[in-house]
Amino acid sequence: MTRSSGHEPTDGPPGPDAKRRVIVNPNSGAGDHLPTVHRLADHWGYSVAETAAAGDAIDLAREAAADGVDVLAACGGDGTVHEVLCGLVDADALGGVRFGVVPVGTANIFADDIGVRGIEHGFELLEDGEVRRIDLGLADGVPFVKSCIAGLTADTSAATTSDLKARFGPLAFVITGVQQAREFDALDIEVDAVTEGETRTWSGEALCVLVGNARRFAKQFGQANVEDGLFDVTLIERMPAGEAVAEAIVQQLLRRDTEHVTQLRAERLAIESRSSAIDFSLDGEIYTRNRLDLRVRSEALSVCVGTDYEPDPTMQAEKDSFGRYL
Ligand SMILES: Nc1ncnc2c1ncn2[C@@H]1O[C@H](COP(=O)(O)OP(=O)(O)OP(=O)(O)O)[C@@H](O)[C@H]1O
Repeated sequence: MTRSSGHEPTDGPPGPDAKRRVIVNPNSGAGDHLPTVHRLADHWGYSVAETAAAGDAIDLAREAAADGVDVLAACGGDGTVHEVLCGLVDADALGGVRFGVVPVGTANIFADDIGVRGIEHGFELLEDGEVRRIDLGLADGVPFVKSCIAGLTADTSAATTSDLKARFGPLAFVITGVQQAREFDALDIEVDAVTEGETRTWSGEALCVLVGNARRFAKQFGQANVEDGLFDVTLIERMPAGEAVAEAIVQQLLRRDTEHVTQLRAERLAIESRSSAIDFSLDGEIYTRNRLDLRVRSEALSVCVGTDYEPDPTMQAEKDSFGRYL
């Protein structure tokens, strides 16, 4: 499936280099980026591997690892980033690859988090950007960089109004979820969280569980510290809709824990359903499980970042763009 573009480079490094590759989803976003991607790949000396269908980027990443590629970019949206990381983890190749993102998707949340602003910028950073080692979440072995969410569906995100997003940031979709929730939507779960070797257990009916690696969902929302070896976990209990909205607002405005919201940081986490299987969103991809075991692989991913990247942007976080959190 790997294809070199076949064009002669103009200036810059000669050749496509066998060790540098871009995996591109031609259909991401507006679907008009392919000519630009080929031109820049030629310019910087990258081979280009195009996907033809969903799931291909996983195989292409495995193939890149087998070919000994040491600089690999995911060119697409967050779905393509997810697939490329799945392939690299499958091939046990994270250690040998410098990873980068060339954002051309509808949602490019991870690219935003690491300070990559567009196609040209993505290629420039692959060349001379700072390389940081960031944490990777693994959920039953499936990687995620941003978040693992149980209990709120992508529909909730779509239904969240821009007014709510502007007023409440990430909690906007929680509020929408609460408003849409029916009694049987609650998750009957047990959560075991390990922090510094100690296990805390929470059990009961939850509206949602939000596990952030690069995402923070409450207090200082936006990006979480992605180099600390810990997940930021927010657990919201099921409660009557009106009260829940009030809680969320209090949480947001006063920045303190409230009765129905539990927040913790954990290096390991198990979420188990005490009834039917649950839909978990791993960076936006849905996995249905009765139980999910999550752990952080600390500083496992070498990634090219922009100058806007902050490992722990607590202050900057409040200026973050809102609402694209599933
Ligand atoms: N050639 C292809 N044709 C159709 N689907 C593809 C192709 N390549 C990848 N995909 C699928 O498209 C999904 C979305 O891709 P991606 O994240 O790159 O773009 P996007 O425009 O941001 O997408 P989204 O609609 O999810 O926001 C991927 O998860 C992948 O499974």
